[in-house]
Amino acid sequence: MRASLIQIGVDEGESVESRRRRVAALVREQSGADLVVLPELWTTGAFAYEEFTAEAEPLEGPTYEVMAKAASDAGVWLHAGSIPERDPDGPLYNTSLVFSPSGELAAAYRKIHRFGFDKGEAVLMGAGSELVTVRLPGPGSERGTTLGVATCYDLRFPELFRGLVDAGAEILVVPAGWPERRRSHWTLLAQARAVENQAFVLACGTAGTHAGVPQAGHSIVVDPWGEVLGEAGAGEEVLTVEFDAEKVATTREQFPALKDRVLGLGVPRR
Ligand SMILES: O=C(O)CCC(=O)C(=O)O
Repeated sequence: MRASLIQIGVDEGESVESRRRRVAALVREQSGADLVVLPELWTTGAFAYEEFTAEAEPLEGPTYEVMAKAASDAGVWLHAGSIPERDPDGPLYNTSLVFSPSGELAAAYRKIHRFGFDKGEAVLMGAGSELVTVRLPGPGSERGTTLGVATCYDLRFPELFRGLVDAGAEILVVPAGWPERRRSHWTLLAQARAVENQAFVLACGTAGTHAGVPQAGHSIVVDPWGEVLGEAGAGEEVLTVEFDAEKVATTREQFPALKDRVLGLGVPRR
């Protein structure tokens, strides 16, 4: 499987409209890849809280339209990162969109763990409640593979990833707008999620600085053994990595730690 992670810069100097056009052109350039991944909230920037309401769009809004077309023009599976979604009957959500190579919406995932504690996303957006996986019939292995999707801060919550693995996920895709200040956590957690779930992790962040928050960049692809197959630098970059999706099955067979899980341990007695 060939995957391209597009680590774009989110800077205030560029309008959302022109960033959308620029990103669509970058997606088209990835024709020949099986899977293309974009970061979290790349239209506004994940920390540009003041822009969320102004730039929020319906699920099938301008980003959806432009990305559906870009996926079909390039003939790739596209995890188009996330948008600030305006639900007509509810709050805003941080919603990821996944398109098939024919430009159909294959999945939408509303971020479950909102970042900010008592401010920012945590108060401005609603929380999703459903785990989302996407079946990819062909690429990377004859039997196909399954993506499990999560977003940025979700990376800190291993139980979410276990849920995705239980639902069949073999490739964990994590769009993010992770800040430079906690870059060491980003790399460590991406590797930990890969090792403990014996799965590939494709984590795509942003470059640049928005709302005064320098971004970590350093998008990363980790294999089921925890090896880093590719890592971007801090700036704008397309990180392309080729891997054999069958490695999930062979790792799980040869080192069957997932089979030793003890479920329902509950809370320890004091
Ligand atoms: O967990 C972190 O350190 C960063 C999370 C974050 O920036 C986000 O979810 O938008």
